[in-house]
Amino acid sequence: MPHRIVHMLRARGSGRRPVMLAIAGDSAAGKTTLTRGLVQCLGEDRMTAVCVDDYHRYDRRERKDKPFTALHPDCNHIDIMEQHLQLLSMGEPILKPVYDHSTGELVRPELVEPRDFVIVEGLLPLHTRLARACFDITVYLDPPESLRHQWKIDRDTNKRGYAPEQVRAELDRREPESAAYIRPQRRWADIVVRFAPVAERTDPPETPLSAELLLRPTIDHPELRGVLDDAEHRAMHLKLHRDTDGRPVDALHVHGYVSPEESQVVKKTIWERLDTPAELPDALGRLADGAGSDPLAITQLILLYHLLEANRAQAA
Ligand SMILES: Nc1ncnc2c1ncn2[C@@H]1O[C@H](COP(=O)(O)OP(=O)(O)O)[C@@H](O)[C@H]1O
Ligand SMILES: O=C(COP(=O)(O)O)[C@H](O)[C@H](O)COP(=O)(O)O
Repeated sequence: MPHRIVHMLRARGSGRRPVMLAIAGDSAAGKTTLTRGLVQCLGEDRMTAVCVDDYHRYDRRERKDKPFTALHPDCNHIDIMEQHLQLLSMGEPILKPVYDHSTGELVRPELVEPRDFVIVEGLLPLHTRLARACFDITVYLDPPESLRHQWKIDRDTNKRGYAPEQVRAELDRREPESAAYIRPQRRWADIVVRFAPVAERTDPPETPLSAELLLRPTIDHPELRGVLDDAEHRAMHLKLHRDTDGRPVDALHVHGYVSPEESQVVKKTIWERLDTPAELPDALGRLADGAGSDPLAITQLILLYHLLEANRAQAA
């Protein structure tokens, strides 16, 4: 059982090994946005980010003649991804393939040396049991499909040279493979994150999206007393939800509509609990267009909590 061996080696391994965080989700679900802020907060000398879409087996031109899309496991070197995840999780370097999203070509591989923390983001990082065994913390980004489609159309037309109708046609073509291979990974996440407007509100259009974080009991979550909803704190509250398997699960609601001052109290309180000497970093909550989102910043702070805790637990 290779996944058991990976668990065992990582638990017992002598010396330090990186803390491994997976961020899975469909195209334009917000993986890069979430990852970028985390790397900027901890710094590239402490954190390595890897995108597993670099393991595409075919370039864009070759893919045109295939009966499947980039989402299909057969369209990716999943076995090599698994090997590389095992190496990274043991603190070993890899020579990673590189897929260039601007040209659609596979280009010269690059040397990746894991730092204290490794973020692995992409379409299929949680697809196999062996890959999942390599992670300390797993996240699935789950925006409503209508929002994700809009994000993909905006980004791929502005940054990747596609026409809107091409992106829409590609989304349609990918849908069966999203359902078969991408969305099932939600089940394996310790935290499921959904950025979305709050349904029953009519906030002005520039209001940042709120976030809902499903905090599954597969890892220990931070003690949030003191920053949860009460007369003074409207920025976030905990609710009890039913998970997809019917079990009760905590859902943390982070509100995008509260004032920046109210969110700042929450951000500062969580940041101080992380026990880091530096000031609250500006990089938190930064979107691609430079705008800010406090729910994104708070989500990143919760992930930083998990990363630093896992690192501390290893050192102990
Ligand atoms: N939390 C968020 N709030 C608002 N917009 C977001 C958020 N996350 C992502 N986006 C938008 O979605 C687009 C796609 O996000 P990106 O991080 O590139 O996705 P992925 O890496 O999953 O493909 C971004 O260009 C950005 O405009
Ligand atoms: O779905 C994705 C993943 O990237 P992201 O999550 O950043 O969208 C890309 O569309 C494929 O990797 C290849 O796409 P293309 O053929 O467009 O190069």
